[in-house]
Amino acid sequence: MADDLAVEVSSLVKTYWPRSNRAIHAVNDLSLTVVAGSVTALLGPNGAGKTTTIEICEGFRRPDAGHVRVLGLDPARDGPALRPRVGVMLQSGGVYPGARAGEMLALIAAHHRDPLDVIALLERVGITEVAGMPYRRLSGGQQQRLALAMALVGRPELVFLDEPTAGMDVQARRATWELIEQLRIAGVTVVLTTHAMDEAERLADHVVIVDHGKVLAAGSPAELTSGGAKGELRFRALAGLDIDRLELALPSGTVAREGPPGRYVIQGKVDPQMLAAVTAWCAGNGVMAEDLQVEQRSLEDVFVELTGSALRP
Ligand SMILES: Nc1ncnc2c1ncn2[C@@H]1O[C@H](COP(=O)(O)OP(=O)(O)OP(=O)(O)O)[C@@H](O)[C@H]1O
Repeated sequence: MADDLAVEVSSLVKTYWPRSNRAIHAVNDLSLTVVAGSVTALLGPNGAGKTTTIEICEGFRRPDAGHVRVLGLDPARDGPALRPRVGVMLQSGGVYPGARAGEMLALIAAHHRDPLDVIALLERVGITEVAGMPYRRLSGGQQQRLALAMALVGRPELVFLDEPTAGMDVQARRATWELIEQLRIAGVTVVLTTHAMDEAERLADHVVIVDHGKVLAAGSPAELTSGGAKGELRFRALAGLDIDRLELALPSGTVAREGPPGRYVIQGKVDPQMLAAVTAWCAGNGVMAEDLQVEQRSLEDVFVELTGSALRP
C-alpha cells in the first residue's frame, strides 16, 4: 500500500443472502483509494453499496472477496490496532437508548489515551444543553451531532462519516461542514457518504460515484463536472456577429447561437480548446467579448447522467 493512501479497497465483493429472498450483490467488484489527509465523498443512490463498503473498511463486516487496507492494516484482522486511530459515525445505533448524551461521550472518551475535552466537544457540536438527556429523547439532528462527537473524541487520524448531516437543520449542517473543513486542515482523513450533492461539491477533494456495488466514476468535483458534452459558454458582444463563421472556427459538435441581440451562447464540450477557439475568433475579428461565463454541469447533472433518474427500491 502506498504511503500516501489512508484506505485502499480493491475488487471488493459482498453478497447478502436474506433467508426468503435471492442474493443481494451489495458490493460487486468495487475498487477505490483514499489519499491520506483528503476528504473523500461516496455518492450513490439508495442501496448502491456505500454503507456496506464503509462497514467493511470499519471492520464491522467481512468481505466475501477482495482486498482492504486501512491505515496500512487489515480491518478484519487488526481491529484492536485500528480502533484507537479511526473514528466512526454510524448512520444509526451504536448508542444505548437510555444513556445520557454527555455520559455516552465521556464513556467513549475514557476508552482513548488522549481524548478531546468532552465539555468543549459537546459545545463544539452544539448539544451542551441536551447533554443530560437520554439519547432516545434527543431529536434526530441532535443524535447525529452526538454521533459525530463520538467519532471525533479520540482524535482519530481517519474518520468514516455515514451521512453525517442527514436530518440536521441548516445551522447544524453548516457547523458540521466547518468541522469537517477543520479536520482536513488538521490533516485528518475523512471518508463520508452523502446524498447531498452540494455537500460533496463543497467538502470533497475526491468524489466516488457508486451504483450497484461498483464505482461508476471518481475524481475531484471539477474533474467530474468538466469535459461533458453539455457545457455552455456565454458572452455579450455587439449584436449581429457572423455566428456561422464563428461556429466553423470551433471544435466540431459545438453549436453557437445568438439569443437576445448581443447575447451569445456556445454549447458543447467546454474545455480549454473550446475557450481558446472562441477567444481567438473574437480577437481575430475585433470582437470584445464581455461577461464571458462558463456554465459547467453540476455534480447532480453528472450523478443523474451516470445513475439514471429511476427511483430505487
Ligand atoms: N444486513 C443486510 N442484509 C441483507 N441485505 C442488506 C443488508 N445490508 C444491506 N443490504 C442490502 O445491500 C444493498 C446495499 O445496501 P447499503 O446499505 O450498502 O447501500 P447504501 O448505498 O449505503 O444505501 P443508502 O444510501 O440507502 O444508505 C441494498 O440492497 C440493501 O438492501
